[in-house]
Amino acid sequence: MNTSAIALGSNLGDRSSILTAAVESLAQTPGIILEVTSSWYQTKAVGPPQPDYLNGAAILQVEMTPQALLATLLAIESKFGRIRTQRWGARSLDLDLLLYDDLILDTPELQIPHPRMCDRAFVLVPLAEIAPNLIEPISQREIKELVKQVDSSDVHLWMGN
Ligand SMILES: Nc1ncnc2c1ncn2[C@@H]1O[C@H](COP(=O)(O)OP(=O)(O)OP(=O)(O)O)[C@@H](O)[C@H]1O
Ligand SMILES: Nc1nc2c(c(=O)[nH]1)N=C(CO)CN2
Repeated sequence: MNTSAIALGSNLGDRSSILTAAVESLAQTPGIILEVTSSWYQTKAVGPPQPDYLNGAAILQVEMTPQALLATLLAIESKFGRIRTQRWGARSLDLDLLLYDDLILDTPELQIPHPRMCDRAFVLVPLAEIAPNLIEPISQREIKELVKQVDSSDVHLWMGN
């Protein structure tokens, strides 16, 4: 068994239903045990102007390679990621592979840890909620320490609507 952390995001369509459906799909995938899911957080979009995101994180126990896990994430993204809008950059589902045990991997198709995770409050705040003691293997620092380094003022616990 390997421990993996993933990030979830949606800023288009029925965001919370899409994130919940993605989590259910993960939990039903052979070789994946869903250990814990974070709350959802409403976050201001980083990058080009677009609607606010709902973001979250999950910890998985997986019996598959990192490449197979990425393929699973991409398949779930395309299953729920088909809602379109004129607005550039918006997406109904984005799944990122953040961590896979203490693996460091840098290949064209897959980088682990996710290369931008340490800069992103919308990743670190949900991850710190569920796995504060997990270690990011490049910095060798705990998530609860990394989250203190980023500006979390645009990340708010989402209460539903
Ligand atoms: N750790 C990773 N998690 C998810 N995708 C990855 C990872 N490393 C490399 N990739 C590649 O990146 C592609 C995802 O690109 P995508 O358009 O979703 O990026 P993005 O979500 O817009 O930006 P970002 O990667 O900054 O979150 C995937 O097809 C995959 O091949
Ligand atoms: N707040 C927020 N901003 C983003 C996000 C995201 O998930 N949340 N994802 C992006 C592309 O991966 C770009 N910008």
